[in-house]
Amino acid sequence: MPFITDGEPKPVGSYPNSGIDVLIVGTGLAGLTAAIECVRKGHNVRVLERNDDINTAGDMYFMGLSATKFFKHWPEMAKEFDEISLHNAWIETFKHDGTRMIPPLKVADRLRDAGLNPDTPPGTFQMRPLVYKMYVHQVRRLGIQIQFGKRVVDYFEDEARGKAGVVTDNDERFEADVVIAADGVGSKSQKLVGGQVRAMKSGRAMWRAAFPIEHLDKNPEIKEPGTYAMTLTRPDTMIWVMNHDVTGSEKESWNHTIDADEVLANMDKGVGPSPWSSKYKDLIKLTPPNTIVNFELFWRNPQPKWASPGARVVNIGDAAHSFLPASGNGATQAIEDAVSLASCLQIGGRDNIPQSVRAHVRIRFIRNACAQKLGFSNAELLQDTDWSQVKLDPRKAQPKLPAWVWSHDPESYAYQVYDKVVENMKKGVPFDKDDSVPPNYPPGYRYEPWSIEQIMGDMKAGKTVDLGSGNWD
Ligand SMILES: Cc1cc2nc3c(=O)[nH]c(=O)nc-3n(C[C@H](O)[C@H](O)[C@H](O)COP(=O)(O)OP(=O)(O)OC[C@H]3O[C@@H](n4cnc5c(N)ncnc54)[C@H](O)[C@@H]3O)c2cc1C
Repeated sequence: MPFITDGEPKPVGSYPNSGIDVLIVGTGLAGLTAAIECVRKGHNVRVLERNDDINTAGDMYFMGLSATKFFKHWPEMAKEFDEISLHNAWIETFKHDGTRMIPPLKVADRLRDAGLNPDTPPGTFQMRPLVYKMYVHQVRRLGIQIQFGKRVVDYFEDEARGKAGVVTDNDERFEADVVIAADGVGSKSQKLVGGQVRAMKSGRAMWRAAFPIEHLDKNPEIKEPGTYAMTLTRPDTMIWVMNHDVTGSEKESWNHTIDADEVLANMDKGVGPSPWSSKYKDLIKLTPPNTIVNFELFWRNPQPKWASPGARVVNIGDAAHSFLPASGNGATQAIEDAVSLASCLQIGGRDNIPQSVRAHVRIRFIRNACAQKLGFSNAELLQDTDWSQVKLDPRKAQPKLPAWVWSHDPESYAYQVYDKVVENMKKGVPFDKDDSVPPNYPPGYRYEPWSIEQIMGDMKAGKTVDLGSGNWD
C-alpha cells in the first residue's frame, strides 16, 4: 500500500507534541488541511482514503481569504499559491445570448472601486487541480502518512477507553484518540454522529469542464479571453461552467462526465435560458471527450450535529455541511473547519479532547449556517439575475462577499474564544444565546433555525431571501 512519506517535517510556528493521535478519513481539502495543521499543532496524524490516489480532478472554485490565512505558517505553500494564482486578471460579464452586460474591468480596479485592498482580495478563483497539487506537495514535505485504498464503512467510539475508530470494507480497524470524518457529502459517520439531513433535488444541475487551452486553436475567435459568461481563461487552461435545469443524466459526482453532443442537444431543446449564443455552442463543441461533468445540485438544510455522543468522532467540511458549488464557500469553510479543529485540540490538550471537539463545533456551526444561507442567496442571484437591473447597476450581478466572511482568521479566533466558549458550555448557556463570545458571523445576528423549503417558499411568493437579523454586508 502506498504511503506519502518522503519529506522532512519542519512546520513553521509548530507546537510541541500534544500526544493526541488523530485519524483523518478523506483527502479532500478538509482532510488534507486537517492533516497539515494537526502536524503543526503537535498531533500524531494518520490519514485514510478510499481511492488509490489523491484525486486532483475538478475545475475551479472560489478560495476565500479566510481559508488562506494559515499559509503564513507554510512558506513553501504560500509561494506555490502565489505562483498558481492569477495576477492582473480582469472580468467582464455576458448574458447567455452573448450580450455584454458589464464591460471588462481589472479585478484590482473592481476591488478598489468596492473600497477593498487589491493586495488582499476577499478571495480568488482557483483551479482545483493546481490547489490540490500544492497540498500534495506540502503533505509530502511533512512526510504525512496517507493510506490509500481504505474505504471506511463504519465509525465507532469507546468512551470508557477514550478511543474512536473506523472499520474499512476489508474489515480492517483503525483507532485513535479522535477521528476526523472528512469523507464528504453522505459521510459514513452519520450512523454514529446522527445529524443526517435529507438531500433535496433542486431541479438544477451544472455542466462544467476544464481542458488545455490548445483545444481552442481550431477557432481563434473563441480563444479571445472573456468571450463567455461563466468562464475562467488561464494561460494554459480553459474552464467553463453553465447552470441548467435537470435533464435526467446528471449525478452528484465530480467524476460523472457526458458528451458534448448531449449538452448541445439539450441547449437546442431549450434547457436553461435561450437562445444561447453560438459562441457558447462553439466552445462546447471544442471541449475534448470525457471532460464535461454533469453535476446535479442538491440542497441540504443546516444541521448542528457534527460530533458523536462521546465527541471522539467529528465531521468537518462537506461531511458536516454541504454548499452549492455556485455559492463560493464550500472549500473555504471546509478549510476553516480543519484549522479551527486542529487549534481547539491543541488548546484543550490530550486530557480534554471531547471538550475541545464540542467547543470547535460550537465555534463553527452558526458561522457555517450563515455562510450556507449567504451562499444560497448568492447562487440564486447568479441563476436568476435580473438583467434589466444589471445594465443600470453592475453590483446587482455581484455576489455578496462581506467582511465577516473573508476577514476571519479561524486559528486566531479559536485561541481568542476557546476559554469563554468552554466556560459557557459548562454553565449550560445554549449555543445560540452565547452573547459574551464575539461573533464570527454577521454582527448583530441572532441564530434561528431556517430551512431551504422556507426560503424557496418565499422566493416562489416573489420575496427576496430573508437573511435574518444583523449586518450581513
Ligand atoms: C474529485 C473532486 C472534484 C471536485 N471538483 C470541484 C470543482 O471543480 N469545483 C467545486 O466547487 N468543488 C469541487 N469539488 C468539491 C469540493 O472540493 C468540496 O465541496 C469542498 O472542497 C469540501 O471538501 P471536503 O474535503 O469536505 O470533501 P471532498 O472534497 O468531497 O473530499 C472527501 C474525500 O473523502 C474521500 N472519501 C469519501 N468517502 C470515503 C470513505 N467511505 N472512506 C474513505 N475515504 C472516503 C473521498 O474520496 C474524498 O477524497 C470536488 C470534489 C472532488 C472529490
